[in-house]
Amino acid sequence: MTTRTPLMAGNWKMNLNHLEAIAHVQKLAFALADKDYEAVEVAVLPPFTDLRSVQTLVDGDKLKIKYGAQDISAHDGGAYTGEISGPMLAKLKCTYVAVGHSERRQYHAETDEVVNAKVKAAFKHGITPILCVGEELEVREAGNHVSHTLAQVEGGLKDVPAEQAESVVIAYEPVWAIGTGKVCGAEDAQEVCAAVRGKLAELYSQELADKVRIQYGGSVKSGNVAEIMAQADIDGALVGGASLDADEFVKIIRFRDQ
Ligand SMILES: O=C[C@H](O)COP(=O)(O)O
Repeated sequence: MTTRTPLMAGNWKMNLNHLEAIAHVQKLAFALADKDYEAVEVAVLPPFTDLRSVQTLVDGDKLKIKYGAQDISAHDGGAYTGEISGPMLAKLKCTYVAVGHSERRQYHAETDEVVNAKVKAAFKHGITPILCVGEELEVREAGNHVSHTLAQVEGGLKDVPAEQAESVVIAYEPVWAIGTGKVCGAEDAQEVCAAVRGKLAELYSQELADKVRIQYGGSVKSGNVAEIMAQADIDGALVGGASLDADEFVKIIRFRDQ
């Protein structure tokens, strides 16, 4: 049986400047013990402007916290004002990058084609994409949440070879549960995450599907994380608002104590 190490990732979104980032990561590092890192992989996804500071802190203090970016350009370089490339993120030793977050899809019109190009850019530069998928409220109300989410998985992984896909992280984030305080019921989240694993088995193989970590994201807090993590196909959480409070994020990382 495959054992998947849970991944607890804090997506800071557009919060915390580079000085606040240093203080925040120091607080996390001080609170976390070796046994936490043995049980769970911990990552933070700060804004681009914080990454160099976080890298310096993690390297200098030999911290076990991983870090990554919230977006990546599909292009390696050139006249793309405002974008940040895979080579730049690789140089900063980013382990992860979120791709296709619903806020990128919604506010920056990212299509599955764009998301797919970004997934490929991440793999090309040795960065693990956290491919974000999930339905809007009207899609769930119409009962199409599973097919909608699976189409995003398929679109995001189009032509991605198995050698790369086996290390992808998928984050299932129902859009209506993000930042709203409305957490998706654990069994409802499990329904979609199980279907995502089934889709990976169909696209690749059951063996590959069993290796891939599938996170849930959307109003995760210390009070609801244990129930979510108890689900068979949920292997971590992509945490937004609650990851900005170091004490709360540590409690989420220690979900087994809740
Ligand atoms: O990337 C994180 C998700 O968008 C969830 O955000 P939230 O925990 O603030 O609901």
